[in-house]
Amino acid sequence: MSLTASRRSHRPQETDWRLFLRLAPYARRNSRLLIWSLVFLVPSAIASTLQPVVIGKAVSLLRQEPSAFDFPFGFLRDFPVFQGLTILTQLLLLTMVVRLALDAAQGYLVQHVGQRITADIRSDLFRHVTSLAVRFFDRTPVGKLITRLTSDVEALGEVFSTGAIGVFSDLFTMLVITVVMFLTQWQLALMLVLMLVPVTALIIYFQQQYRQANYRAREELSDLNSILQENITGIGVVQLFRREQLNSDLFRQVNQRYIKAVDRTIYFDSAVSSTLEWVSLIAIAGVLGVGGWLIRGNTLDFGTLSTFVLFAQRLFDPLRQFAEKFTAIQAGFTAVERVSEILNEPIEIRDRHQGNDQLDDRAIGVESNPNAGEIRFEKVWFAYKSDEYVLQDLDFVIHPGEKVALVGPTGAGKSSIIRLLSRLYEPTKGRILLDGIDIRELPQAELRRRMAIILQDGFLFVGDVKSNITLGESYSFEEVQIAAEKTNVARLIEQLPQGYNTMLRERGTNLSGGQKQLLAFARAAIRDPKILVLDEATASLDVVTEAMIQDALERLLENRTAIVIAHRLSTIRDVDRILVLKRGQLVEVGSHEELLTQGGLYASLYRLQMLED
Ligand SMILES: Nc1ncnc2c1ncn2[C@@H]1O[C@H](COP(=O)(O)OP(=O)(O)OP(=O)(O)O)[C@@H](O)[C@H]1O
Repeated sequence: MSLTASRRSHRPQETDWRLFLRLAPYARRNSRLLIWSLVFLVPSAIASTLQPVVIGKAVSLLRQEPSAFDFPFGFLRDFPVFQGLTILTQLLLLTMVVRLALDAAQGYLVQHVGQRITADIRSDLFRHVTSLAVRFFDRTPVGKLITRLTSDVEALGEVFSTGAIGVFSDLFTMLVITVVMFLTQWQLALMLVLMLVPVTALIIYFQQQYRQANYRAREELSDLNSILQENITGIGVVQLFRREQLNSDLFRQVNQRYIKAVDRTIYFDSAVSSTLEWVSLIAIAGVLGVGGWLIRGNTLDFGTLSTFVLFAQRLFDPLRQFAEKFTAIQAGFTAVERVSEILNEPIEIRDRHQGNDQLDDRAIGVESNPNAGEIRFEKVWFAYKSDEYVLQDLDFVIHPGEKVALVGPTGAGKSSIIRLLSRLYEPTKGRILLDGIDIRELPQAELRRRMAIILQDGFLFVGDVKSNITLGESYSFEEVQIAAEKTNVARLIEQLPQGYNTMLRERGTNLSGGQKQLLAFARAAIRDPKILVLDEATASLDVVTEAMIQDALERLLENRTAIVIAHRLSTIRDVDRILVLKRGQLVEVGSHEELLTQGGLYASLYRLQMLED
């Protein structure tokens, strides 16, 4: 199910069991630690069950009841009462020490594993999200994704950090207690176990309600984060158009919806806690009532009754604790569900021949093909939304070394051609060939190596100038300098406070638009691609800067195939060929002069611009 489709009406689809299985591969990676924590469970549960038994025996011993010497306490017969009591006290102390030590060790191990699992899931999610096709991001607001990557994963982490995962040890303890109860006195045991049934049913009901409420609350939180993210990213426009008040009102509305949804989760959470609180008291009352009746009929002694009062408390104790952990567990399930939705999102664009090295030295080798750099569109159709074709039946060849400009009115499909060529999207019909190879057959790394794209808005990462040029690849400092010099950016970089080591801020706000663009040129130059694509790349440069890099650009384009998109037609007069697009169709092809004499769309666009100048 797509993220956007899973709106408010959503009811959790996957069963808890399937969600649980989702975690299995992660648990397997930490199996050794998990097994240890399970091993600790056994002695801890046994010690926990022994405590009521030992206390009951002490009461029986004091009252000299025969059950004081039941199996395995027959040895007490050999001791005077007070010595027997001392032995029982020491035994009780031992069970306490065992529980304390093991519970602590187990709690540590489980939380440790939990944090590792959460970290693994967070990394997998990040890797998966960054591999998803651009199409996915078109339909998913960034705020929603951030919510899933941060607070949803965090909610999953809390299942472990609040000790909620300890519910397993609680269940195990309940099981051991039940077995020992039946071995001791079956009527009281049966009564307590029967009480568990309606309580469990009630808990399951509340749990389902809580899950839905929680899912809804998470959705609202996503919306809240989307608005937040949009407003922070667009803060300039928000303030310039005085949208502060309007946007605050919108935010308040979503905020209200969010707290309403959270209210519902609190309601169900409290319902579970209070139900369990009084049920445990009723259980004790039940044991006293039935037990008293059995004592009167001489089928029960005081020692066993004391044991059962403690059992009643201990049996419901795990359930009570479960109520406390309930919120974290349910929020954890919701988190796994929401995280799974993203992990289940298929990676549309992936390498076909992963791991098949042979293909590609033969088929790809740029070096072995001196004429590399040919681009061929074969009957390419493309739609962002089904059946709304923004590119129609494009069929053209760009020869190696040729410089071609794409021209056309706004929305004609120029950028879409570039997005297809760089495989950010795939054609709906037809194919695109690079040196005779379908680009879907090329590993993406190879495609990127062959082709560099400079967009209008040069995006910068947090880091220094150098790393913004290398982008994590192992170029030497000399290579960085040469690339900067080739593109006439070196002087500008040297003027920065720490030259190549100057730290750039997020989204490059300490550089001007033009300066960012110049760095993008250096970034392309260092990669030495056979094909260079410029999408309105010089639009944000002033005339002086543009002139400065114009000759650098000419040198950069030498011996390379180039595709240039420019609205200012004066900048593309010298290209070899111009492809003119109109509503996704190729309507004219030719050199500047040829197209002018043809007197078609290009000629009229050009004349209009000349008039403006
Ligand atoms: N992500 C998208 N989702 C849906 N439709 C899109 C998307 N991007 C572009 N379009 C549509 O595709 C068509 C072509 O857009 P494209 O960006 O390729 O045009 P362009 O020629 O580059 O325009 P411009 O000169 O204004 O940059 C437009 O009608 C646009 O509305």
